[in-house]
Amino acid sequence: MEELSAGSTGSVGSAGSTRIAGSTRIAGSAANKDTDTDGAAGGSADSAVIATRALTKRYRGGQLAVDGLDLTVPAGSVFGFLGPNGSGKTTTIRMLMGLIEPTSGTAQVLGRPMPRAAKAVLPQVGALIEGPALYGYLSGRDNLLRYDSADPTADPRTRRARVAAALDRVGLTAAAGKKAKAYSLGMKQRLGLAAALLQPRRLLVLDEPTNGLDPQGMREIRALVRELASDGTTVFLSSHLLDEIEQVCSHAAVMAQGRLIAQGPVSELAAGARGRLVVTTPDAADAARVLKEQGIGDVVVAEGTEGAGARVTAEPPPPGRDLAELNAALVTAGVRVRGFGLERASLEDAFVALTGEGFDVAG
Ligand SMILES: Nc1ncnc2c1ncn2[C@@H]1O[C@H](COP(=O)(O)OP(=O)(O)OP(=O)(O)O)[C@@H](O)[C@H]1O
Repeated sequence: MEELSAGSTGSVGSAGSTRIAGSTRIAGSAANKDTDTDGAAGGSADSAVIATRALTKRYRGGQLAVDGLDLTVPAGSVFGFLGPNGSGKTTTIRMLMGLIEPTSGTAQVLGRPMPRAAKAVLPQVGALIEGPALYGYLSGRDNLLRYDSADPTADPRTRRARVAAALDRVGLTAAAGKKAKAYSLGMKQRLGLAAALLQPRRLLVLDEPTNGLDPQGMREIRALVRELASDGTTVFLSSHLLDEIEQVCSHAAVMAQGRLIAQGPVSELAAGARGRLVVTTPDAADAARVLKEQGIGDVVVAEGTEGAGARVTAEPPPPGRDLAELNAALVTAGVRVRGFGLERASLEDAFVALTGEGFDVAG
């Protein structure tokens, strides 16, 4: 049989490259985010949908891929799992989904231990890991019918309606009759999401869902994720794209070299980093000189800006230093100041501040 995979990361380890987990109907509403009746995850993680303690994975070759991870994903959040390539995101997701055993530490998903409770937990979780496995010679609709019929708990009498609803949810109704091999990468991702959404889910786990997509495909998947989250489903999404996390997520965890660097609401993570002082002026070189004379650090004339709109950025002045005085010093020196102020820190600033390293923001 011909099998297509939209993923670009390929297969690593024994777990195979692709899982679309979850197949049984669950009682109750996915939007019921305040009560976790599945049992407590312990401590402050009571309402957590995912909670790990000292979770560690060392591969057989000796590679320490995940190192003592304490992760808490609140119910109802869109949780961004952020880190550069090789930082341990996929390994963590594989442990959460019960695909590989941790070396040490524990992982709870929906209040139950993984991988021990995988049978009970996975039906409530929709997962899209490294791209969906699709049959290229089947239409999008037939791919979904096939997935649904593999679910022993799915009522065959309502199958067509369920598939139609899932196709509609991801905007593939018009393309439902097309063969999957003729789908764009973005359409394949959406079909994979539709498969994960055939049943109501309490949690969606998406590993790099926009990887390899063009900007339009990225926008579509991000809009879909927001929409799913607005229904109350908790979404756990890994990404190496900072702007993606800022655009889509309410919460984030930042990984680097297998370790958790920070986690919390995105707004708080970004606020932890100091913003930048920004001066907009046609006299960039003079402005940079004056700022340096005033003792301001890390003065940079922003690349790609010139003429009247040139931007000079710098570290914010130390507390107690009056911004108005600094502005006055620029004006007194003859710099034509068109804009002056502090710019809010981005998640990228936070990452750089936390790790002392730059972040690959390509894409
Ligand atoms: N099956 C394996 N055997 C040995 N080492 C592995 C295996 N899978 C991953 N690794 C290593 O573990 C580390 C973490 O990899 P992982 O795939 O979890 O990172 P990631 O953050 O998901 O990266 P990417 O975005 O590139 O997928 C890397 O150094 C990787 O080379």
